[in-house]
Amino acid sequence: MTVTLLAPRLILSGGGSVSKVAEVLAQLGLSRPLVVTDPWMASSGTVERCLEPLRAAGITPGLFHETVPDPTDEVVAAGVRAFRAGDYDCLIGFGGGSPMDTAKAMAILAAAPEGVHIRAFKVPAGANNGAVPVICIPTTAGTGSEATRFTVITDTANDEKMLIAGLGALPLAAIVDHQLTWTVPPRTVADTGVDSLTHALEAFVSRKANPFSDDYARLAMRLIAPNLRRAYADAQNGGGGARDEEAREAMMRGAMLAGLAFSNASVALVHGMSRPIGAHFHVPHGLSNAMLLPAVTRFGLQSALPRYAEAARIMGVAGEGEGDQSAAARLVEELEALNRDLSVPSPASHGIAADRWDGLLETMAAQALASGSPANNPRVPDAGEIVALYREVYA
Ligand SMILES: NC(=O)c1ccc[n+]([C@@H]2O[C@H](COP(=O)([O-])OP(=O)(O)OC[C@H]3O[C@@H](n4cnc5c(N)ncnc54)[C@H](O)[C@@H]3O)[C@@H](O)[C@H]2O)c1
Ligand SMILES: [Fe+2]
Repeated sequence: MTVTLLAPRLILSGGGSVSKVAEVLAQLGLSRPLVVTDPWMASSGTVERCLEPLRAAGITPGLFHETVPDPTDEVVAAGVRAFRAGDYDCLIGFGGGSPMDTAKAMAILAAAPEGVHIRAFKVPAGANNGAVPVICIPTTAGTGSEATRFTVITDTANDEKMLIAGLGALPLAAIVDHQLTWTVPPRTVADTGVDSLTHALEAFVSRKANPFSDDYARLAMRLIAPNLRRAYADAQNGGGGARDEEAREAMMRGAMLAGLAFSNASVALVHGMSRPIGAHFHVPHGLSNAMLLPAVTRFGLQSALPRYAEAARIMGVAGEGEGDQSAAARLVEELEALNRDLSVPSPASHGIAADRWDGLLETMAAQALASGSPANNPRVPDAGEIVALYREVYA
C-alpha cells in the first residue's frame, strides 16, 4: 500500500516564533508579501505582531484586512484584485481559519487566468495548479488550516460552504505561536478547541485514515484532551494572574497536528453535517461541530469500536485494561461532559427557530451528503439518518 503524507515545507512552533516571519520568507526566497487578515486584527493592532518584524527586516508588506467569517467568494475575488494591483510574490494569512482560508483561496485564484471563479476549484475538481506561495500564521488554536490542503469558501450565489482541496491550498510554511491566542475570547477558545478535537477524532476513525494520519491524530488527542478545559479557564481568567502557558502551547500544537491528521485522512460525518449549519445559520464552525459531536460519535460507535475505544484511552477517560465496549461508551460520556463544561448550547438554545430548522433538514442532509465527508465515516449514513441526527441534536 502506498501512503502519502502532505505537510508544509517549513513549520515553526513556539512562543514568540512570529518574530521570525522575515527569516521564514528569506529561507523561502520571498520578499514581497501581501498580509491577509480580518478587520479586528487590523483595528486592534494585533497584525503588527507580523508587520513589525517584516518592516524591521527592510520588507514593506501590503495589507488586505477585509476578510469575513466563513469567507466568501466575493472577498476572495477582492483579495485577488488587491494582490494583482501590487508587486507581491507571496501571501501571509494571519488570523483564525477565516483569514487563513481566504489567503489560501486567493493563492489558488491568483495563479489562474483572470475571470476564473473560485468555485471552479471546489471538490472534486481540485486545486493542484501552481498556486502563489502562502505562509499561514494562526491566531486561534483550532482549524489547523495552517497545515491542511483545504480551504472552505462560501459561494454567495447559493450560500454553499464549498470545500476546495489540493496541493494549491497547502501552505508552504506555518508559524505556530500560541502567544497570539492570549486575546481570544473564552467562547472562541472553546469553539475552536472543539474543532481541533473533532479534526483529530474524525481523522482517527476516518475510512481514509493511514499510518501517518493515525500518528498525528494520536499526538493531537493526547495534547488537546487534557488541555482544552484548562485553556478555556485561562481565557475566562482574561489574563489576570499567571497565564496557563503550558495549556495554551499544547492546544496550539495539538490543533496544528490535528490539521496534519485530517489533511491526510479527511474529516467525516461531524464536519459534513456541520458545514450546512454554518452556511444557513452562521453558527461558528467549532460550535456547530460541538453541537453534533456526541450524537454523531454515538451513531458510529459500533462500526469502529476499537478505534473509538483507543481514542478514549488516549484522551485519558478510559483505563488501559478496559474493554472496548465500555471504553467507547466513556468517550461519548466525555464528549457530553465537555459540552456541558464548555457551555455549548443546542441549536434551540442558540436561538435557531424550530420551524427554520425543520424546514431546512432535507436541504442540509442533501448538502452534507454532497460534500463527500459522510462517506468517510465508520458508519455511512443515508439522508434519512442524517435528518434523524439533525432532529436529535436540535433541543
Ligand atoms: N482550511 C481548513 O482546513 C479548515 C479547517 C477547519 C475550519 N476551517 C474554516 O475556518 C473558519 C473558522 O475559523 P476560526 O474558528 O479560527 O474562526 P475565525 O477566523 O472566523 O475567527 C473567529 C473570531 O475570532 C477572532 N479572533 C481570531 N483570533 C483572535 C485573537 N488572537 N484574539 C482575539 N480575537 C481573535 C476573529 O477576529 C473572529 O472574530 C471557518 O470558515 C471554517 O470553515 C477551515
Ligand atoms: Fe473543522
